[in-house]
Amino acid sequence: MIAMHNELREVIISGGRKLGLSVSEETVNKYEQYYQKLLEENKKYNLTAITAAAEAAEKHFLDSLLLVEDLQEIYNTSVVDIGSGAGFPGLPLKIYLPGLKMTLLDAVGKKVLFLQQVINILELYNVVAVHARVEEFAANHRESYHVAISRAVAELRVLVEYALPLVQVGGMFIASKGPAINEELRAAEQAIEILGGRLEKVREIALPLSKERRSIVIIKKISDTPAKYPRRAGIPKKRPL
Ligand SMILES: C[S@@+](CC[C@H](N)C(=O)[O-])C[C@H]1O[C@@H](n2cnc3c(N)ncnc32)[C@H](O)[C@@H]1O
Repeated sequence: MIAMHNELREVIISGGRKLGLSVSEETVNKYEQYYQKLLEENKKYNLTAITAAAEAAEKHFLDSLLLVEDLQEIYNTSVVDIGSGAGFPGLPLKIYLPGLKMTLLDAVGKKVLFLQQVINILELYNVVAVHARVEEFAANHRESYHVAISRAVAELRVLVEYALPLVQVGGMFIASKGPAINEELRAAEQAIEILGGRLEKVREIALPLSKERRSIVIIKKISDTPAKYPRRAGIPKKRPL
């Protein structure tokens, strides 16, 4: 293909290097096609406010790749991205680590349609886009994933009620968060315990260009989640544990 978005490519490759990642030509071609489709569809309905090439490269693609470090060890890992929106972080991760079995989940049908279009264009395998609320999806997919991931969907104590019921004992939930999350972590302590989790670590890292800080919160699933969780749709957010 003809490279059209050189700035996107350069930021992903050079920024990736600063993060210790080597993004291949083939992978960056796929990101470019993904970005092109994102721009096209974003004209019809709102998928993202971040559209400028350098900013999208850093805040969507590289930001998603911050989780590579936590996922790359394990091949054939099944991952669910909760509230994936336009695909972040699940889809860039699936492209970078093709061995992952990825489920992208979102409550908004148009976003899921967009995800399906990108999956088709890039001819990706072992990735599905599912239109559902996570509280309802959990009924048929309890403890079915090695890993759940999520970015910018809810505060941590709500997120753990979405995520931990989907994760197998021994697996983990990884939340991509901004800086200054001590208060959020404290507020989630009880929920993590009730749902069978244990806070494993918080990895702090800066994006390579803007230097914006991120906290990657890793919660290990150490025991079964009681059957009554997640509560019905809307309740986890309205009445957090
Ligand atoms: C702010 S967007 C973030 C999208 C993406 N993760 C990102 O970081 O760019 C939040 C997304 O979560 C989805 N969402 C919120 N609550 C949800 C739920 N209970 N079940 C499934 N999706 C949900 C919304 O539809 C929306 O697409």
